[in-house]
Amino acid sequence: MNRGRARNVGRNSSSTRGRSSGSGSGGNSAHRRGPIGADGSSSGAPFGNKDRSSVPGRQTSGQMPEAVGCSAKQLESLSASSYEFQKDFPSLSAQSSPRDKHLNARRTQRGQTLDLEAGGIGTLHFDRSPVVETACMRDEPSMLAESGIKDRFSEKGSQCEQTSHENTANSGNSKNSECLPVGIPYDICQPQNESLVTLKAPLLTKNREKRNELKRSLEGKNITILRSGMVLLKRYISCNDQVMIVKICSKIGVGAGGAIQDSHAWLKKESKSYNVEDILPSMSPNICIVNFYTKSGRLGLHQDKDESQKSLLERLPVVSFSIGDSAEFLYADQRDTEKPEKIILESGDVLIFGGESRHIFHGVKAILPDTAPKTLLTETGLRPGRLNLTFREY
Ligand SMILES: O=C(O)CCC(=O)C(=O)O
Ligand SMILES: [Fe+2]
Repeated sequence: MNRGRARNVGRNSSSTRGRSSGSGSGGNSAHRRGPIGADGSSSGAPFGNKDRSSVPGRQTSGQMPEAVGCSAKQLESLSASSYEFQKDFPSLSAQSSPRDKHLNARRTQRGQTLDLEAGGIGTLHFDRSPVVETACMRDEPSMLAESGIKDRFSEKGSQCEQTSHENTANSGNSKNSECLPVGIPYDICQPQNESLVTLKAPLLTKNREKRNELKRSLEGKNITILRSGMVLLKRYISCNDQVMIVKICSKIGVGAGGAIQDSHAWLKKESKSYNVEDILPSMSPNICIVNFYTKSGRLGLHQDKDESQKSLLERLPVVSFSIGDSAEFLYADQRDTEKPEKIILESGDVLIFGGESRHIFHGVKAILPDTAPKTLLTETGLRPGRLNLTFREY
């Protein structure tokens, strides 16, 4: 995947997601990054492990998600003498300074990428990994409809047994990978009754895992500096967090397929066209990019061009979910348009752009403060800001 083209938009231009950027109204000026935390909001930690925030001495005033702030801190202590930490791995939670251009951090593993950017946006990508592929079973087209995601969410235990690489590779379903027919709602998890029966890990085992995780994080073990500015934190995401992430992705994956299908039904009715696939092609998403915008978060006008040539040529849609504060979303056919169209994306909205609209320039001009549903905030403690998830097929 070529992510090497830099963008020149409100998000730090050293981002490598390769969007083709523009500067329409809401472009450069609207998206130029202000000082971090200028709006007084505290550190964004959309996926942060709450426990980690209590690590003594860590800074929370920037807008970096918690995990990175923590690793930076650990590194700092690790590297006191031989490693010039501040130079090679600039502090991720620093305030606006000439070093701003360095304030991007990007955490990448196979199948998972976390863009952490200083302008109030963090990005988490979930690529379809072998785990996902094994859950994709040709013979189970209706797995989502039947599986009752909500129940599964609450019923499944959160045990996490360490699985060796070999075990994963031999998990049996791999030959069924990538076989989900287009248009079938997509889920990264198997329906509950298809899952292997596993016993819940006893409390003792769980506690031991937790202790070990804590110990590892405190000792800074399993942290390797691969090269200047490139750090590997082995098994850094706790088991519980992994469980949560998978469950959330699973739940949302259902929505992605479903939203397109619902749109098709609507298109059929409204446009009296039976070729709805021509207007809005179906897709089976294998990437989810998660952005979190704090109150000052912006995203300049850009096109989404990081997907494969095939995906772009077929104009497979991007499906975007909004959660939290509302956003002013701009779109236009041309990069330099004076007056892009503006819509407000509210919490719970799904925006799809495919077909003739696949290559529109789009961006987020502003986050509208205090517009998130109160229940969402009280139930989740979501920080002020907006969570955005875009599903795509690479
Ligand atoms: O936040 C949004 O609504 C848009 C996000 C977006 O355009 C992107 O991630 O490429
Ligand atoms: Fe985009």
